[in-house]
Amino acid sequence: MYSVKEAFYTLQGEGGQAGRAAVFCRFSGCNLWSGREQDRERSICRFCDTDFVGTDGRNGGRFRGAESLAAHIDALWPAQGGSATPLVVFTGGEPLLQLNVELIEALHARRFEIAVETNGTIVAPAGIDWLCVSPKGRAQLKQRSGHELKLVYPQIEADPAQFRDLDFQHFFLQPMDLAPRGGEGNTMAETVAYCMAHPQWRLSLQTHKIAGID
Ligand SMILES: C[S@@+](CC[C@H](N)C(=O)[O-])C[C@H]1O[C@@H](n2cnc3c(N)ncnc32)[C@H](O)[C@@H]1O
Ligand SMILES: Nc1nc2[nH]cc(C(=O)O)c2c(=O)[nH]1
Ligand code: SF4
Ligand SMILES: [Mg+2]
Repeated sequence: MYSVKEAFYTLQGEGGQAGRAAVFCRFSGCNLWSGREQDRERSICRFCDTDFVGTDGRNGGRFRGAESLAAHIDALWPAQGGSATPLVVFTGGEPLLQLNVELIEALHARRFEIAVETNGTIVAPAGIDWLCVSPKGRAQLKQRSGHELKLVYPQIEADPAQFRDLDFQHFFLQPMDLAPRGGEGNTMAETVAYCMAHPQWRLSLQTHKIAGID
């Protein structure tokens, strides 16, 4: 059984695949925060910008098996997709609490490429085409390789230097959006300055927020 908060067709906003059309499948639940505001400040991950509680979002629900969820995702890809390779981005919440080889294979059979956004606390199953790991300062990093490492910056407990020698093709810093905690401040300027001083790191902007899309 898979629990999905929401599923929707949009453009990948972040990281090395930014700008590419994709179906997003947002699984319910996370191992680093309950998702309840009253727990935020004592959780392991405190800056989350996402509602991943329940299955009540757009195209959300409970799916009995891999084939039924794969068909649900496939139906959100445009029929007139032309020659583009369909892409699904599994996110959450923490998608690796639920994503398994069966679901990966069911989507590969439907010609989808599979991207994942994970906090890196759970080792990923085989077969993921684009793995984005986003470490959280208070959590142990178990998935130490992938296609991109995308660190939200700044985090007091997560200096980028801790991650620079890990086995990733791309290293991104993404300015922390302080709005979810009602905060103010300029994480953008700090992030730009770090990338300029340490050119191994590239800037990742949350372009969907700029574009006003999901
Ligand atoms: C909501 S998380 C879900 C996937 C997974 N749990 C994770 O943390 O990678 C998706 C992406 O948004 C990033 N993110 C979450 N809150 C953010 C914030 N306030 N500002 C910038 N990026 C944020 C995460 O680090 C992650 O890269
Ligand atoms: N457009 C868009 N791109 C995204 N990239 C990562 C997201 C996420 O919440 O995991 C996200 C999201 O929520 N929307
Ligand atoms: S690990 Fe990801 S989904 Fe979980 S609270 Fe942090 S940013 Fe949100
Ligand atoms: Mg998001």
